[in-house]
Amino acid sequence: MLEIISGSSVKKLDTDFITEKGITSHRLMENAALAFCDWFEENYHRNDKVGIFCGPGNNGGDGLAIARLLWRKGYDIIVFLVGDTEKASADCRLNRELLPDKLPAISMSSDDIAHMEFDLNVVVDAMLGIGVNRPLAGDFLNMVVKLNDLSNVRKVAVDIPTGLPADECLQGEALKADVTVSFQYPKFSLMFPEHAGYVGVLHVVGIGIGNKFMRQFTESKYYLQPSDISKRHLNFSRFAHKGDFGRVLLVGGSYGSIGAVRMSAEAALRTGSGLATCFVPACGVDVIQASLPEVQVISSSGEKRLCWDEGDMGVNRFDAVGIGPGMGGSAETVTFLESFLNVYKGPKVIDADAINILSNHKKLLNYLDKDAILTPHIKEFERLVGHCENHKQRLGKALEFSSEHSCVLVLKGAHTSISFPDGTQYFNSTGNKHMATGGAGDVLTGMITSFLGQGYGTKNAVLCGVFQHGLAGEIASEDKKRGTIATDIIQAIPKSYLQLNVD
Ligand SMILES: NC(=O)C1=CN([C@@H]2O[C@H](COP(=O)(O)OP(=O)(O)OC[C@H]3O[C@@H](n4cnc5c(N)ncnc54)[C@H](O)[C@@H]3O)[C@@H](O)[C@H]2O)[C@@H](O)CC1
Ligand SMILES: Nc1ncnc2c1ncn2[C@@H]1O[C@H](COP(=O)(O)OP(=O)(O)O)[C@@H](O)[C@H]1O
Ligand SMILES: [K+]
Repeated sequence: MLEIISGSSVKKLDTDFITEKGITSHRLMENAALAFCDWFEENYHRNDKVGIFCGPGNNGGDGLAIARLLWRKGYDIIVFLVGDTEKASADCRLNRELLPDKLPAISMSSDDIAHMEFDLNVVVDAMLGIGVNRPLAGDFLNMVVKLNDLSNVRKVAVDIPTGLPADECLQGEALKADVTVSFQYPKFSLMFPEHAGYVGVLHVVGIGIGNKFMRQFTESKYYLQPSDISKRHLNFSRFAHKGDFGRVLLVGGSYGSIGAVRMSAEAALRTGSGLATCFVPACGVDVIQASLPEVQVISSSGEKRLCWDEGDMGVNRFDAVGIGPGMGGSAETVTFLESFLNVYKGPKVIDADAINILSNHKKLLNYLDKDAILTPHIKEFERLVGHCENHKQRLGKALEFSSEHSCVLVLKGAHTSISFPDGTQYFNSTGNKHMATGGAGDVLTGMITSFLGQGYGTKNAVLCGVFQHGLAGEIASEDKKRGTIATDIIQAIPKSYLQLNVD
């Protein structure tokens, strides 16, 4: 787990770290530059023409150190100095002095910025980092606009693209990087979908500040890593029987949308559930039985929509429930959901149409508790909490919602966030754009429900479910790219266990 801390805390973190370790700030900058160069060497050839654009702060200092290190390794480097070098930070100055004499370094005047033609394959952006405190203007703005206009040039941002604030939404312009190599932890604003076009692909490289040290600065925001997930998985004995792996119930479907709940059930089975049962309208029974023989089916008395019959329908015999996929929002279904939530007392995942029903019938929110996990995508979330101006506001409201209703709130998308009532918020690091396909969310519902049924606590179930769902998406899309569909993600779940070394 990587701590995500705010930009304003970094200065203190740096000072405390170098004091505790008895090292210089220059050494820490060198660590950052070395980490960047290791990544760079794996991704770029020595015959690439690399332009390193350096500002006057410590981000620029990183850039100058990177230039020196790559030059020594035989890369074709040219340095462009942007901004007022008179105001350079001490470590930036030092790294400027350490530049080899033969390494070309050009101070860019406003005139140069306007007229210079760049002949480069790779731009390394080290103009401004997390110290940015106002919208870009003047030379920085002009340079960023010019670099953004370059085509056929890969742009790699050091720590964060120039102009992007570490914790806020962008105002004005920023460098549009193809790749961002962020030091130690991803900056909070790199999680916002509004910034996708600036961040590009995100890589995080360690610079030697250990987790234990980082924890002193915790702001209860975390970026999930594979090692956090492997240790949250339960081990099952070789005598385990299907009951140990849990009985789960997937509730949903309506005429024309039976596939949704069927996919949740298949995902639950592929995640390891001992027994999976679907609770669907009568029209869905044959469909599911014919296509998924491992699943049992309970038929609702409603032909096309779920309807609640008398009694408790035996739902409390299940270890966990996933409810909502494809269920629609008819009046009978609203009554059904209310009756279900009233009767069923175990852990549950509430998704899709069930969330929309909660949005339209706020009194049902009273059924939420610590065992409830809501999994809205952005639109479903805004139906629930109202319009949000930007993702930062959404993340704030997700925490508020979770705390107010004592439930877990999973806000889906790239870097899915998971908010807990105690104010902690986790960000996912797996998954990719090829998962933006109908039914991918139903798969997630099945996976989290499965972990709940296998006896995982709510927190472990949701963290393992979200992370492993993204991993399965990555595996599925490796050779299918944008041809990936939701059932491919289900097929890839077993391989996600292999990657995590969980049996
Ligand atoms: N622990 C860490 O995270 C480490 C951070 N390092 C680097 O240090 C960077 C932060 O360095 P700094 O705090 O010096 O910040 P920057 O390098 O971002 O530069 C800040 C300077 O730019 C000025 N400035 C801010 N906004 C501006 C704007 N819109 N136009 C023009 N000038 C502007 C500020 O007044 C200040 O002088 C990080 O992004 C990272 O690259 C590394 O060197 C080592 C360790
Ligand atoms: N660009 C993306 N990067 C990472 N994950 C994504 C991306 N787009 C979608 N996903 C994931 O795919 C799933 C889509 O869910 P959802 O929108 O509910 O789809 P559906 O309603 O069709 O099932 C979510 O888990 C989401 O996090
Ligand atoms: K930068």
